[in-house]
Amino acid sequence: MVAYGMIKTSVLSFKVLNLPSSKIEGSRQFKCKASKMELTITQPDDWHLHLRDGEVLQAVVPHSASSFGRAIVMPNLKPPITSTAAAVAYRESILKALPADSVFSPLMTLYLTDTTSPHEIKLARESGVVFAVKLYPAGATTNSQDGVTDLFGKCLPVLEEMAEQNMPLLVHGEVTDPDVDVFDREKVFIDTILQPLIQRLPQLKVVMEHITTMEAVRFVESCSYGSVAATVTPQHLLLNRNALFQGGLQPHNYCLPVLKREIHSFLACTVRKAGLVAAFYGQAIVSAVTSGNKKFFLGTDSAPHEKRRKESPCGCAGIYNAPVAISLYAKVFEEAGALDKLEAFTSFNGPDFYGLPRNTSKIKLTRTPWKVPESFSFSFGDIVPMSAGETLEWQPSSI
Ligand SMILES: NC(=O)N[C@@H](CC(=O)O)C(=O)O
Ligand SMILES: [Zn+2]
Ligand SMILES: [Zn+2]
Repeated sequence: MVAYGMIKTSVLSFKVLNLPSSKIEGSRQFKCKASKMELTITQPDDWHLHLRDGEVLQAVVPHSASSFGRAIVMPNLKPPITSTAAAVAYRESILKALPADSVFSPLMTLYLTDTTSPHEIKLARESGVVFAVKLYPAGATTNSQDGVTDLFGKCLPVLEEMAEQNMPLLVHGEVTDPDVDVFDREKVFIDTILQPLIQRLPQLKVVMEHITTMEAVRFVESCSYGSVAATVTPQHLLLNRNALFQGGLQPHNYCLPVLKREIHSFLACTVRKAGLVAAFYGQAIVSAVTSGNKKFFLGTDSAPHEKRRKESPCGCAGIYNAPVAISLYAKVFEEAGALDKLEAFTSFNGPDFYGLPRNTSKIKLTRTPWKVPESFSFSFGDIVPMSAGETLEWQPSSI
């Protein structure tokens, strides 16, 4: 709670959480049955995950595999995964790195470049292991230097083939123009790239990854179901940009797209809880995901970087949240009084959009306060997770 000092309204929820369960049942904040001490939900999937490779892959994959059934694995390695052959090989190394009893299934992606060919999309589809193609505007984020420099000028034939093959385009939705303020880059991307793209290729399935603004929420809501969807991270639901500067520069809260103003994330929830659903606020991220809208689903964007690379004079972007993600999503839904909508967000909306079967296994979430480690130590160095050192309420376990 202290580290989330910017989330003013959570004080109310925490008071209620400390009451005996009989009181919790009747509480106004928790209108759904899940105000109980325990919840059983279908095994969640992570529709946006960075696993890296080599020793980092070995270190981090158990965290994702213990919470998620499947994950869309991002291709921004060094060098990036630009071919189906590379995606197949990367998948093999992920499977090898899994704990012995794990049934976690990595869903691979290709990294779109100016020179990706339509033929590569056919190969990707035929492989049966590639499920999407990722657009990184060149220079927009970590390892995006080989990304696309001119989507409409260089990639139209490949996008047409993707529409033909029903292969979704996943977008890091930010322009890279240095003249555009870093906080406006998502909004400008929607206006100048996404909107024209879906007009030109309405059959193309698009996922706006890690949305951060009410403009993105409005855009996704305005598109037809099945064509455009969005993933949402725990950090963009729980933190606002004050978290970057609270008590000094906070490199572990730095990710891209950068955290935005309160109004884009949590205030919407406050207003909704107070029963004052203003159209303006009602569009923002917490309201969107907790409303039950099927176009929004779980994508952690868990992005491990070594502690020393985050805490450096030029700290890199990315938040490692795999070990805490499920607990944090549960916290968001609980505080919004919408735990009954959690399962659709974590476990139904993603596979439904991708046309994949929902998981059949279940997990249990128990209200068992647990302390998040300050960091995880590996032979190559430490990785600091999101919410390091904090106590979280919900603990997931498999059944
Ligand atoms: N989100 C981030 O800040 N970083 C991601 C890349 C990305 O998803 O944009 C990474 O790979 O580290
Ligand atoms: Zn991104
Ligand atoms: Zn990412």
